[in-house]
Amino acid sequence: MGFNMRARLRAAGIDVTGYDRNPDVTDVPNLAELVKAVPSPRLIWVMVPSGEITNSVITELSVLLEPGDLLVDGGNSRFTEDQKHGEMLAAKNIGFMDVGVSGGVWGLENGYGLMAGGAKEDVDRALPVLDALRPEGDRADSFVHVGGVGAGHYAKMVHNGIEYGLMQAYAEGYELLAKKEIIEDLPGTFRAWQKGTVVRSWLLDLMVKALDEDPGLESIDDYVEDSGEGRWTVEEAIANAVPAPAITAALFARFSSREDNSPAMKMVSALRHQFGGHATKPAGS
Ligand SMILES: NC(=O)c1ccc[n+]([C@@H]2O[C@H](COP(=O)([O-])OP(=O)(O)OC[C@H]3O[C@@H](n4cnc5c(N)ncnc54)[C@H](O)[C@@H]3O)[C@@H](O)[C@H]2O)c1
Ligand SMILES: O=C(O)[C@H](O)[C@@H](O)[C@H](O)[C@H](O)COP(=O)(O)O
Repeated sequence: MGFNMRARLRAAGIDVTGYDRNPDVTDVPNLAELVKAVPSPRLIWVMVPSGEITNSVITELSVLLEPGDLLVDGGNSRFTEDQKHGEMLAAKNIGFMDVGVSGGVWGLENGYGLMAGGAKEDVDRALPVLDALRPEGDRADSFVHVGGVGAGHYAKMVHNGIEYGLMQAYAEGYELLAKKEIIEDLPGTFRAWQKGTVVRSWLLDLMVKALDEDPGLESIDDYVEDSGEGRWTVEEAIANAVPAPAITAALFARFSSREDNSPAMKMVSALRHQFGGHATKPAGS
């Protein structure tokens, strides 16, 4: 993401120096050299894996940066991390913004959807960078200043929760079509939903693309990872008593995808046998 964002910013005429621990893609050998290479007041955009890595990069930068600099966390950090980072930097008169970024590998060409949290003066200062990253057109169609520190990542978390639910619904529709003999043209069905239907969307377009590339999805295992946003969305749903059955089911479906031999389902089968004498399927058959 950071690599592509650097390219998009440079294409817009913005001077960017990038640091990555991977020597093949970095402009400078370490964070100290990055800070030396950028004239103050600096805008530093952090785009690394969330959690411990983001935390250690921001902590190291808090020592290296100077008063008047501005740090943006554009990764998928949990919103609860932002307050801590904002306060640590504010103690040194360094500004902090959290910006949820959406668009994946397509953002380089298409631009990124952006949702910012932080003070208005910091957002105003970052606007040239935000404008270069987002798609062309009306700012309000691809950028929002959601609120104070943490609001950008909260909005991105909910965006990703929705992403889980949408993907799961499309995927279940795919299986329903794939299992039915009367459906003679499955890819054609999705293709024909791309224009005019109620369920047309970019995710649907990507589903058509995935089936073009691999009609039976033969090359892909049925194992799905998650990197936190779905879990945090469900935790927020519980904390605020918001019913979120679709997003929760989508998250749990990913957990199920990782089990070859589910202990819970073995137990359901064992209990049916215990109380009803129902047949169980022998292991390995
Ligand atoms: N991939 C996406 O579609 C997407 C979209 C929006 C947001 N995000 C978020 O953006 C962030 C980056 O995502 P990504 O997909 O580019 O991840 P990635 O793992 O592909 O790339 C992360 C980069 O950070 C570098 N890195 C790791 N530790 C480092 C350190 N300590 N110092 C310097 N560089 C370090 C790695 O070498 C790598 O080049 C994550 O927080 C992710 O959740 C990803
Ligand atoms: O809006 C986006 O561009 C995506 O949501 C992006 O942020 C990324 O692909 C997710 O981090 C995947 O999240 P999971 O690993 O939880 O599916």
